[in-house]
Amino acid sequence: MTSSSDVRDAVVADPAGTLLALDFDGTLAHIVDDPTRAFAHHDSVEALARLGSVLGQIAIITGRPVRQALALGGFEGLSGLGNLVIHGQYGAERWAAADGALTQPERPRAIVELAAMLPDWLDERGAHGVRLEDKGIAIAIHTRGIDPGVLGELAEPVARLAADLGLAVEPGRQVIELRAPGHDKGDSLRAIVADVRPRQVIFGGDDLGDLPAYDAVDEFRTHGGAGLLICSASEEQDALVARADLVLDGPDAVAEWLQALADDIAPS
Ligand SMILES: O=P(O)(O)OC[C@H]1O[C@H](O[C@H]2O[C@H](CO)[C@@H](O)[C@H](O)[C@H]2O)[C@H](O)[C@@H](O)[C@@H]1O
Repeated sequence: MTSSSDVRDAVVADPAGTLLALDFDGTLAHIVDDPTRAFAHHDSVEALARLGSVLGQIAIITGRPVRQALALGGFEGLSGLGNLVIHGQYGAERWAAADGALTQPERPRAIVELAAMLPDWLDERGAHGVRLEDKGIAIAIHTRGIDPGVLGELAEPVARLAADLGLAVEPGRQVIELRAPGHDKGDSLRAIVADVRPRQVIFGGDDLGDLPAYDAVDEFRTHGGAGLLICSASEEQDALVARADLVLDGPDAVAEWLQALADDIAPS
């Protein structure tokens, strides 16, 4: 069994053979009430810009649409991040800094139907105060800031509604999302690994949607690669803690860890 410090040493010795993949909300950005104000931690962005010029590949794998991740992270055109790829909406959208090209699926019919009926549907169930985030190919129902019981009460009816519409349910921190099925963060990570063939993979996340990427790193290790699983810990979600090699205390600690790695590999 390789320890997290062994993998970190391997990364420092062989940065070009390393894929660093990170989740956005709760890992690079603090969780805040308003999703449009969840900006990436300045120190993380600065560290990524330094690491980008030496690591083989940097990836952000997020539930956010690519354009939001770009805007909230301030990544576009940032010097040092010419090798960044972003897989948005759990892998349904893909963008690469190398050519700036964004691939996006069309809005599914089921999401069009859902958008039309969801406000009344929620009202009929007494789910007052929830906020809807329409991401084009998915809709997130946010319950942050209202009675914490509402999320649990919505879980079963939302699952039935999703099944009726042929959609997948993506649960998260004070949010339930309905989206097209057939892809997850694990598929994204596997695709990037197949593309860049790294010898070391680091993945960091904070929420349930990151677990498929944890599975992908476990598979990578089974095939002889060196993997490092980071959990950006919170009181809200502890599902990743037992599986992580390294538990950091939220986005501030993630930023410190990235800064230390950048200092070791790419001093400014
Ligand atoms: O995969 P991620 O990068 O972690 O994105 C998952 C969802 O994150 C966002 O919601 C979460 O962050 C919000 C801002 O801090 C917070 O208000 C909300 O309670 C969290 O669930 C985002 O709004 C979703 O679209 C993402 O799918």
